[in-house]
Amino acid sequence: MNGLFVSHCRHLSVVKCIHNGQLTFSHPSVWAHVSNLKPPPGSQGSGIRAVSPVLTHLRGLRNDALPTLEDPINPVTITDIRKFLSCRQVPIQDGYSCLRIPSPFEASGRGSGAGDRGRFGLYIDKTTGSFLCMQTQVEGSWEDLKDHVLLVQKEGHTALSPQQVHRKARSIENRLYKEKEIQEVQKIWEASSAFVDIQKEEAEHVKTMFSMSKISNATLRKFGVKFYRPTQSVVFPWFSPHTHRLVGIKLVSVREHAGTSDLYTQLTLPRPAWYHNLFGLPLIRPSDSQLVLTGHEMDTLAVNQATGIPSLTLPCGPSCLAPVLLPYLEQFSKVTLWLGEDPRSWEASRELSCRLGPSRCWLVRPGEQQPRPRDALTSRLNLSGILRNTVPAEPQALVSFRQLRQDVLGEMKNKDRLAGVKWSRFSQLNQILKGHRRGELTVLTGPTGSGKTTFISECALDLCTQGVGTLWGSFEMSNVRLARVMLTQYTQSRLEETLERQPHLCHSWADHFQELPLYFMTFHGPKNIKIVLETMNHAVYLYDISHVIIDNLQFMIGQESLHVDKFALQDRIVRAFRQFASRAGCHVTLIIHPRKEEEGNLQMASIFGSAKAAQEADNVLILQDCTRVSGTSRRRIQVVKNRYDGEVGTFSLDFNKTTLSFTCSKEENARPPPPPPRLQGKGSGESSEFVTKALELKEAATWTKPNKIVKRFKVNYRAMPYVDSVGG
Ligand SMILES: Nc1ncnc2c1ncn2[C@@H]1O[C@H](COP(=O)(O)OP(=O)(O)OP(=O)(O)O)[C@@H](O)[C@H]1O
Repeated sequence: MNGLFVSHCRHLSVVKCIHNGQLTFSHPSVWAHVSNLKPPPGSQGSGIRAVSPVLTHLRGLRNDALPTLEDPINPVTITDIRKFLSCRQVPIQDGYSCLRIPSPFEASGRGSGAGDRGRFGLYIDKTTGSFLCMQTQVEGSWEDLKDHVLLVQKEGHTALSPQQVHRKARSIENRLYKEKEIQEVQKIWEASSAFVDIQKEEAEHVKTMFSMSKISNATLRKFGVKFYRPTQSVVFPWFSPHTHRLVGIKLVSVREHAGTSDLYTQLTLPRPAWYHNLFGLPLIRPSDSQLVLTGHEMDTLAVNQATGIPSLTLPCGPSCLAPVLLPYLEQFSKVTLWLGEDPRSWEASRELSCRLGPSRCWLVRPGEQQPRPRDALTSRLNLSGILRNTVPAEPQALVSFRQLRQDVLGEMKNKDRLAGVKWSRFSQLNQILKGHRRGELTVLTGPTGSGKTTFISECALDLCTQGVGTLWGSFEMSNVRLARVMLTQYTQSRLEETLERQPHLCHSWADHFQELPLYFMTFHGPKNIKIVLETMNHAVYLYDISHVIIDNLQFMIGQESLHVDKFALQDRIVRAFRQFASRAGCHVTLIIHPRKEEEGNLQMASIFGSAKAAQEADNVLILQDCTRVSGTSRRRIQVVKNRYDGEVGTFSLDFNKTTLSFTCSKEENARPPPPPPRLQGKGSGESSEFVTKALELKEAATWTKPNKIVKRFKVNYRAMPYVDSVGG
């Protein structure tokens, strides 16, 4: 059954078009623009990755490990899904994040498993339409399911035999790796020791190293947790819920003891984008209706040991849940999110509750007496009492300060973190705006051709290199040209000048650039706001996008027929983007042309349209063109509105035509832009080396008792793929 398997993976950090087709950096049209040379060998035909000989090895590994966007993502709504199924008399059961229908892959839709849940064994994601059949493991997009339902109704059911089902499930698991990585996982697993088989002293020492001295050997055995001596790592297994095979592992190592703080690193096989393990899933029974979801495996062990309540761990930390895992959480009528005590975990629990269904979600609010589960157990706190003291995720219509008090105090305590992500290239922007925050709306205006796109491209790239998932809506400039500008800003050089002499260097740069969480909508010219918003919603849901740039609003609106009131239409669209930013917790940057007027010194009122854009915006920036005054390519950024803390101001920018980059002007003792990222010679070594290689931590998160985060990890990912860092 071809074409039914679509990989839905989070954090696909490649340069891809969301709406249709594929644009990768090896796309011939990119190179055609970057140079007048022929595209590199092997890249003929759209979307085919250009694989130069030197990179074959790297690409060979990464091609397998880096899932591609196999099908265009066309936004589908829950209304479309219900309408299609109802028209074909397909019975539907409503769930929290998914709809359930009898699986057309099961003979007469009869499924194994308890009652209705077995019979309604196919889960359809309400947001994306993608589906997963829990019995046969067949998964795919909404388009695939529609085709299959039509096929079944036309030619009778096409059930899979049990043997086919098992083969399918194994084929999914096998596709996670290259063959040798499966052997690697097995080798590490077999070389690891169960805690019950370790000398008592050594076991106690290991538990002390990982601050889990209160976790019993029985609990560790129940969850299958082992210890891998060669790297002094705790090994958390990933067993397939269908074949019960070991399909992956996560190794957590202690990097260093600094006083009372512990530094941890984690390594997953397969890499994070494919590591879809809800740790603890094999222990879940069909009858379980209550769940505690944690951000770290040790917390799941602590919760289950202390309370007996079923507990699962998110695959890669508190802010990561691949949509393909949502069906496994559908059976729970109550989900308690106890993701950690840092502000990011608290924000993540609120965002995650929106996806899981707020009505069934309860949140453990971080606090002195409510640390993460592992530390609550170590401190002999009452975990059951903490779980009784949760707050509902469902927004209450009415709250008193008593309910707000903790949030207010939390914000005061963590004001630096809440200020947002800092730009590394524009320190003056940090001084005025304090950072880039989710959920805000920024408006940028400036004279035509003054460099708005160029400036925002660099600003957004700066944030993207720090992990901010970014989605571009470039309605005027083509994605290829925009990507070329960004690649120049990223490498701080004109690759077209080296492409002929050093093609492999260019491919290495393109490979590194592709690792960024950067996506492009493929809309150009006027586009209906509804389609744009649906695509943005999909991107936020599927790829954890937290920054959307719309360049530019007038181009998106287009030359509507004359009778439409352009100002009223623009106001409606600005309002829609404002609501999206607030609801999705996503920062939206809108580029709006100024009114046709003397383009000398623009004001807030110069923004085209009514005052609505300036009123709705949290931040308003004006790119002033100083050419006429200074006769140079100098520009000035004027922040005329800053809702976060009210500070406004201005600073000058010098433009470098070669690197297409701005730097704060010299006399403003600007810091030079950071050097381009270091190219790593080896992108992905043998998996066996991963486990022994040390990470170069640029900045380390440290846990101090009682386990407060002091700073966050920054890890040199490029030195070692498959590795993620985690505090604790
Ligand atoms: N400060 C600058 N000095 C000189 N040239 C610049 C400067 N900034 C950008 N440019 C160049 O000017 C051209 C237009 O830049 P850009 O597209 O960013 O302007 P824009 O304001 O977005 O244009 P539009 O109003 O059409 O959207 C580009 O080739 C860019 O490299």
